[in-house]
Amino acid sequence: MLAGIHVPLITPFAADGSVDLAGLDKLAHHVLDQGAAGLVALGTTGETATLTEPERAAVVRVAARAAREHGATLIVGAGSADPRVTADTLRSLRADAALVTVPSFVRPGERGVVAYFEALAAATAVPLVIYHIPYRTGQNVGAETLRHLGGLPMVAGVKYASGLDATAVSLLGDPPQDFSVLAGDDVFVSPLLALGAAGGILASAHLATRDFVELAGAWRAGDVLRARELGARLARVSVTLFAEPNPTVLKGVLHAQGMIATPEVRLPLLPAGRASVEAALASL
Ligand SMILES: O=C(O)C1=N[C@H](C(=O)O)C[C@H](O)C1
Repeated sequence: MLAGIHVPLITPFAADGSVDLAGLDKLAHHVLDQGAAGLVALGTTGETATLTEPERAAVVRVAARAAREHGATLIVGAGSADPRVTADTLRSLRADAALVTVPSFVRPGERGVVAYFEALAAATAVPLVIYHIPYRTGQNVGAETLRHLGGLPMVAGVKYASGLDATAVSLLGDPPQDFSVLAGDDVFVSPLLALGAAGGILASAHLATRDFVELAGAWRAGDVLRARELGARLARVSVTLFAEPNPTVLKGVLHAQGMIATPEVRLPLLPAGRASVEAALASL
C-alpha cells in the first residue's frame, strides 16, 4: 500500500529558461535522503502544464532514477480530460502508480467521473491514484463515489486535496480495503493523518522534509502531543508557502536556500514577491 510522505517535485529552470535536470536530480536525492517515502513527477507543483513532451520525459527519467537508487516509490502524473489520451499515457508509463486527476474543466458529474475511472481501471497496468482537487478541476466527488472507485481493482488510493471536509471524515471513517488516502492539501495534512490517512503528497515537504516524515510517524505511533505540536508548526509553514500560487513561493525559498539556481516559473505563473518568500523563510 502507498504510505508516507511523497514530494511532488518542482521543475527547476536554468537562467536560459530550460529545465535544470541536474538541479532536479539534486533536489530529488535531497528529499529522499531526508526520509521521504517517494517522489511524484509531473504533479501540479512541477508546472506540468507548461512542460513540453521531451521535457516531461526527461523529468520522469531523473525522478525514476533517484527513486530507484533510494528504493523509494515513484508516482507520475498522467491525467487528461480524455480517457483515451490518459489510457495511452498509462500504457507507456513505468512507475509504481499514476496520479490521475478527476477530469478537469469539463465537469462531467459524478456518474461521468465514475465511468472515466472505470474505463481507465480496466485498461491500465499501473495502479491509479485519483487526484481529487475540486478547487482546480471544478468537479466535486462525494465519499460514496470515492469509496466505489476505491473498490476498483487497479485503484490504489486518492490524493485528497479538498481540505478537511465531511467527505474526508466519511471516507477515512470507512475506507475501502487496501486503499490509501494521501493528504494533498498541505495545511490539512495533520488532521487527515489523525483521521487515518496513510501519508501525504505535499509540495511543502520539499522543505522540513524530516519534520513532515516525523509528523506522519507520530500520528501512526499515537504520539498525539508530538504530532499536534509538529502539525501546528508545519501548517504555519504551509500557509506561507501557499500565500501565492504554488509553487512560486516554494521556488523562491529553495532559491534563497541555494537549492535551485533560479526561482523562475513559467507563464502564466509569475515569481512570488519578496515579502512572501521572506515570510516563508521566517516560518521555517
Ligand atoms: O503537485 C502536487 O502534487 C501538489 N499540488 C498541489 C497544488 O499545487 O495544488 C499542492 C500539493 O502540495 C501537491
